[in-house]
Amino acid sequence: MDEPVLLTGAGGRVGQAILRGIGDDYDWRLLDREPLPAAKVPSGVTDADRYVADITDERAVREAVADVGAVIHLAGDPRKTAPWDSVLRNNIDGTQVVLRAAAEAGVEKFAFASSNHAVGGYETDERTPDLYRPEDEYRLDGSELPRPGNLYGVSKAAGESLGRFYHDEFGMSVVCVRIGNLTKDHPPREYERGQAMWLSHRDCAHLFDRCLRATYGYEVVYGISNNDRRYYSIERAREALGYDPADNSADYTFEGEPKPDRDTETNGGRYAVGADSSDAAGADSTDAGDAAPAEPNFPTDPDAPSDDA
Ligand SMILES: NC(=O)C1=CN([C@@H]2O[C@H](COP(=O)(O)OP(=O)(O)OC[C@H]3O[C@@H](n4cnc5c(N)ncnc54)[C@H](O)[C@@H]3O)[C@@H](O)[C@H]2O)C=CC1
Ligand SMILES: O=C1O[C@H](COP(=O)(O)O)[C@@H](O)[C@H](O)[C@H]1O
Repeated sequence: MDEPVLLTGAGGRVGQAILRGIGDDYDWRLLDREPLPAAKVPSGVTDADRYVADITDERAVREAVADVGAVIHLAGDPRKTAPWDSVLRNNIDGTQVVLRAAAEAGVEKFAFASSNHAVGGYETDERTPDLYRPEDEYRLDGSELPRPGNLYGVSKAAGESLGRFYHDEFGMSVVCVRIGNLTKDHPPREYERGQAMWLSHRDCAHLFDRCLRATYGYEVVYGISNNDRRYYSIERAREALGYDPADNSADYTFEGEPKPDRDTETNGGRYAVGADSSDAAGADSTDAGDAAPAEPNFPTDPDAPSDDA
């Protein structure tokens, strides 16, 4: 990709996982409504390429997307307990503003951070907890209808529909990544569901790298690592994007400790998006996981697992 890539929500957990992995590989424009400290910005990014703006600000977003080749759109309210007024504004209206600006600017590729919660309703009482176990063969593959389990999930399903519309109307390539549960260095601890949908930092960076490099029309894929426990298929991500994840929650104990006999060579060298090195983008070396930012933009999600939110 020769043109710059706009990353919205760049200061958040997913944004930082991407920048730590592939921060040196693209010319970035970073947008977040919170100013980004230098430690969160890859070294090549100038002040002019940093936008402190709300995604509902149409003028600011139009300016940020001008002449970019691709957008990775992450900004929004990530809480599964988020109230309607917040998801309506930040997730639905905000996504519509970013998609429209991108389509009208002729952006080629658009990757949207959808969520497992867009399909949370498939986790019925009959299917759980078996669904979260390695021997269970039930799979969602991205071709099923959305089935949100909360209003946050509704907002992500709306974002997927908006993406479909802007693909059909403008021909923009759109991929919706139903992200599982991103945590750094280890899968969510003592949490079967989280371990079934774990997305490691390096797999996250690699997956969004593939969203920028692959050729596609409109896609809905699952963003999880190559976990033995899983109820999301990653076949479509493999086929459409060339996703080739390195990590597997089965390489860790239920408590989240690396198993001594795990295959540390898994996928070694097959792609170069750097392990979970926390200093690639000058990141805070004390970052012990994906806890919410120190000064969260949204009130803390009371249901979030304590160290893996
Ligand atoms: N972390 C995870 O495991 C998952 C995340 N996602 C989605 O990925 C995206 C990023 O999530 P996280 O990085 O975890 O969240 P986060 O809360 O760590 O980061 C979100 C970033 O977006 C910014 N932001 C929020 N609303 C904004 C607005 N209206 N205008 C401009 N900037 C705004 C915030 O300042 C923050 O830096 C979200 O859309 C979330 O729904 C989906 C599934 C799982
Ligand atoms: O969409 C999201 O999902 C993940 C995982 O969900 P959970 O129900 O297992 O917590 C969540 O951690 C993240 O904050 C959210 O944006």
